[in-house]
Amino acid sequence: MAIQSTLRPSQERVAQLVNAYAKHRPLVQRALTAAFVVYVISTTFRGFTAKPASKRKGKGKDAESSSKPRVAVDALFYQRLSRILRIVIPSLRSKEAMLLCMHSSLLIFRTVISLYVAALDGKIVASLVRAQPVPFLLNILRWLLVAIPATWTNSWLSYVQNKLALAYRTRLTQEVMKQYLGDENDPNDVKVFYKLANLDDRIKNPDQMITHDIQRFSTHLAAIYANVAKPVLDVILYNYQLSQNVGAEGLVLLTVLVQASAALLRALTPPFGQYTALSAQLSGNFRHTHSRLAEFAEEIAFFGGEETEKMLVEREYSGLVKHEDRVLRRRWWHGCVEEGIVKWLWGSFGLCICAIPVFFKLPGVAALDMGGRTEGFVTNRRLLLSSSDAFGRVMYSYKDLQELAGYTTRVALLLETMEDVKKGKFEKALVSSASIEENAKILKGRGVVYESDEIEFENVPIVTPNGDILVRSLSFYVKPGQHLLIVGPNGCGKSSLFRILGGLWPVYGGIVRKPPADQFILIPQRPYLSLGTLRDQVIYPHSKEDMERRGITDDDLLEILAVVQMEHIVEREGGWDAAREWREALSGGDQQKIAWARLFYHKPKYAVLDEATSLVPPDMEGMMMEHATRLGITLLTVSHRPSLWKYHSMILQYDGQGGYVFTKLDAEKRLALQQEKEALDLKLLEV
Ligand SMILES: Nc1ncnc2c1ncn2[C@@H]1O[C@H](COP(=O)(O)OP(=O)(O)OP(=O)(O)O)[C@@H](O)[C@H]1O
Repeated sequence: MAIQSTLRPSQERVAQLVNAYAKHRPLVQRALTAAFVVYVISTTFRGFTAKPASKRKGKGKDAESSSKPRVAVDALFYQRLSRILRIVIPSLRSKEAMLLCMHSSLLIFRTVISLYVAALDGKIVASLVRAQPVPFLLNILRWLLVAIPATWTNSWLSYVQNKLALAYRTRLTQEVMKQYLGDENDPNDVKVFYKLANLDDRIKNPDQMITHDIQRFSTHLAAIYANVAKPVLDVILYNYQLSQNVGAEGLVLLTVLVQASAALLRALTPPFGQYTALSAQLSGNFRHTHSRLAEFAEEIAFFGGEETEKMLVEREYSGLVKHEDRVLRRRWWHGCVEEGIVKWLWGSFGLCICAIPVFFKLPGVAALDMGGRTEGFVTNRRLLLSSSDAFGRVMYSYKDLQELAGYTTRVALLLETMEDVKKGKFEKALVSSASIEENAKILKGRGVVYESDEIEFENVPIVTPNGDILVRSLSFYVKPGQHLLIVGPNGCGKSSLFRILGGLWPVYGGIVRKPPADQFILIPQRPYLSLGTLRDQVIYPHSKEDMERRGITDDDLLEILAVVQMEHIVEREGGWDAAREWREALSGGDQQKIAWARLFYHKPKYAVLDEATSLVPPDMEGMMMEHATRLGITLLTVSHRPSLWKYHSMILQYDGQGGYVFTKLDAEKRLALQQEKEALDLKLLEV
């Protein structure tokens, strides 16, 4: 009796509580659903703003990873991404913003269709269970009708996503090219493409970054929107619908279970972003080795260097394959764990949730017949499948996001390095002598450059990009008409002088006075021949339109070619518009003569000749020098040939030990002395 009397009040209390709960259930449901929405959004956001792995680990790891570009889905990634986003979506009225808007509308429309299809599916099965042919046929008709917008939406989605990727790529490529090759309207033409390769160590293969990494980045960025925004929206919408059917309590339980297993999965996910960045870098190196092989095929073939080249190519390839292999293995086991959790574990949770309205009577919900229960089960199951698929995609999108982080790092590295290079900030390994106090002082300094009609160096140090000081303080001048001969041993800094003059290397001290870059033309030993027609080779870098604007015709060009005795090649190669790989079509000497023809076409104030006549016969060389002088071009010549002395009035002679002499050149006297010296040397040998 005593036990009965203690049980009854507690049972009554439970019954009271259940009644109170049933009364306030709609309110509780609403609160739970709202909490769920907030939770999904905040966990997704937190998932995407995870701390970088290096921060969680010890200090030693930090130090090790600091040499590599950091790849993590962290604040730095979002900062870089938002910077790139401003480039690819410049304004809300841009084509890209319109495409993105269209993409979002299509994504929402697809979810709405899926919700409708889930309900329709339930109705079709319910009419089957109830054996009602008319509603069944009507629902089948609805099914067929909804297929029209559903298929239309899917096709449009993939079309718009690809268009978006292409639009991003175009914007980014245009921006990079503007910085890389300079802007026509930019008065400070800083030759980033040269400095990136020669004065900075950070980027090994810009070609790979511009052609491949930007494309991969754009594709990932276009897809990430569909992979993140859409699944988050889907999770919310499907679960909202589900909570209406099975009760928000079940949904909360499901969320707790799913989140716990998702956290486990996330902890097990390897750093795929880092792998992507490394993979891009390694395949860039591999491609670079192959392009060098193709570029220097002739030299390698003559040397018989196939074995060495094979070894180099194989070394790069095996590095790449080893890395890809490791990534594949990690992807394999990660894929197993991922599918096990996302598909199978969550699937079983889902089935349990679907069973709630069948086994338990939810307060405030009327009892259902068999058809109603079947309809509810089929609809809920479909919603659950879609929801778990969407949640799975949120999980996968973390992986996508990591890959995007990998490409973002590469693209951002390119943009940031170009920006630094533009500002004159370089990162390059320096020679050991650069740290000596006296040298370090020179390296820290900067000189000034003035525009002038003449060329003058006043106490300018000649310093290589890796901090090697070739000459501490160089002073010389070149006045118009006073041709300068530059001589000295190999590697003493003769060509480096031209690099400073052309603005390619920084001026570390003193004063440089020089005319603007368009008043110089350089003819190196192996002249550059562009892709294009024969005419393009002579007028490079002008276009045909530029040439016509200058009032020059093809006949004038023929006359110029006649000066270098090359007029016959116009007919031989099939006219001015013939296009070839000119580096292979012309011999070394012919290439030099074309470069001289180019000089005569442009008629600049100054010409820089770096062993520019080494491959042409001496009589031709004399004719070309005299013609240049007649055109009023002042020559700065590097040559070891005494036959050229007589065309110059000044000489700058390096001693190869950091010293130099700058003086008037008396060619006859120098030649006589040289002959006397050779005779004495011969006599000495005889003795
Ligand atoms: N991009 C670069 N980065 C680092 N060092 C460089 C670079 N270009 C040239 N150097 C170095 O600068 C030094 C001088 O080179 P430079 O081309 O001026 O020699 P040079 O006097 O013209 O020799 P040569 O007569 O053999 O052509 C060399 O030691 C060379 O290794």
